[in-house]
Amino acid sequence: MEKDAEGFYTPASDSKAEAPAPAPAEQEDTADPGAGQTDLIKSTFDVTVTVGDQQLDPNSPLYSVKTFEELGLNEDLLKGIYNMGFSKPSKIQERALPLLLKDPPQHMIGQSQSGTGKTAAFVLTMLTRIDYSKNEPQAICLAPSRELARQIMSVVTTMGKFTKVVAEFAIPEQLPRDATRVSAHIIVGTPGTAVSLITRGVIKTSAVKIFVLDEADTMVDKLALGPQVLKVKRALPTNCQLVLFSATFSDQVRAHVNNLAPGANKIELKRNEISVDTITQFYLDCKNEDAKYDALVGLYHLLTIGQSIIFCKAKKTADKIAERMTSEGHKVASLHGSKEATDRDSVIDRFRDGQDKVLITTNVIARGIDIPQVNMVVNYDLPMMSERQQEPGVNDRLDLIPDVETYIHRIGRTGRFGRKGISVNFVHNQKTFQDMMTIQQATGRAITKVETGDYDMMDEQLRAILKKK
Ligand SMILES: Nc1ncnc2c1ncn2[C@@H]1O[C@H](COP(=O)(O)OP(=O)(O)OP(=O)(O)O)[C@@H](O)[C@H]1O
Repeated sequence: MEKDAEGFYTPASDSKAEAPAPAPAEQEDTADPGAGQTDLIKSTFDVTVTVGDQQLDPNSPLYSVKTFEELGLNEDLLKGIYNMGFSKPSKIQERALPLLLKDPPQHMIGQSQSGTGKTAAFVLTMLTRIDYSKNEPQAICLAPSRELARQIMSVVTTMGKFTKVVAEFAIPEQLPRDATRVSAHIIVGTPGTAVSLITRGVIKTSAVKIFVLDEADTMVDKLALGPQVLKVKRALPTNCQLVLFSATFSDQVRAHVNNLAPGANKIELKRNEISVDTITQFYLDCKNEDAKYDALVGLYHLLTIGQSIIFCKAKKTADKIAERMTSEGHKVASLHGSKEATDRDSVIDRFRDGQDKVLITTNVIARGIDIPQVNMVVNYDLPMMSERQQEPGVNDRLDLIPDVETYIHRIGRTGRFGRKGISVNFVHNQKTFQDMMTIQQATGRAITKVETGDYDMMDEQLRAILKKK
């Protein structure tokens, strides 16, 4: 990979590929586009939540000393927040909001653990900065997947319920094909569609005051997204406020993010603080790759005690497992980037609503997706990434190494805002075991072995988590 003047990774000049090199034999599913919008439906599940207690614990990422009133938010937004059932800010909200709302506006690079309320911090900033009397785009927020963009839109409209906000999607198949001008205050979308709408003049950028990148590290790091994000940035006024949030910023990516938002205020986590400690991590030692399927089926009763997400490395694997389990009488859904936009929307909405309890997927929803009732995550395949090894005098070589950041995001689909959750990794040989050990070492959290078939411990934990009110 090479980087340009603003620190973005760009494809190496000799590379024709738009995306990182695929894993051998199977193409990985990274995030992105699809379309359609429906209001997200509230889950009917009851889960035990101890958020109140954690918001009083100074060591918790949910702790704050201040109230929302003290953070400089206007009445309409306070009404929106309380209407959502929030009573106190989390740590990231308490720390970030005063910096984000300062005048003159300053860039922000904000890091906080998964499920600790980063979305509210940037959505409240966009809603505060808008001049509602002007019907033109003033805030653009981009995310790596259609599913995440739809979720952010839902937060914008719910939190902005008492304002006059108008928001529009920049995701595939959402706007009518002949649309010529968007007059919404806030645009929420994915990079490819945003670039296309800006290039065609459908989204005018001259009045944009704030540009938010959710999951900012992947937005600048991935070969497919980085150049598009850069194109959007170049179309914005030079004094536009840049707001970059994520739970992870690898050392490698941090320099690029800093270049993108020079002089930004920064809220950073120490390496050992990044993983959420309300997620108990397990692993299953499977005899071989094929035995992973049997292990998953053996876990089915646990997967359906609450709701679960199964992560695979490839779309093909996700489809294959889902088809086989369905044909054997199990009820599972599958979601990945090759499905039609409308299918993707209905799959995630049904899962959000609790109509489907097991979702088999790829990295497409590894980041950002907030479905509080998910209490179990399975890494059917560990997340891997390719790293270019450069040896003098030898052609570049791509090695597959464990993708620690993606692992943190994947397991972070459970354990949201103080809830408890469990994760299970499948390993099936020395290499996959070593890869998992690398992840354990990097995250500093224990991953405990569970004997195949002896799931009492996980069963007990899940039932304790999912006590009906
Ligand atoms: N102050 C608050 N009080 C109560 N609940 C909150 C508060 N702030 C956020 N939440 C809830 O916490 C959950 C997680 O928030 P959010 O999705 O913003 O997390 P995040 O930090 O963006 O996570 P990720 O890194 O996975 O994207 C959401 O269900 C949200 O509604």
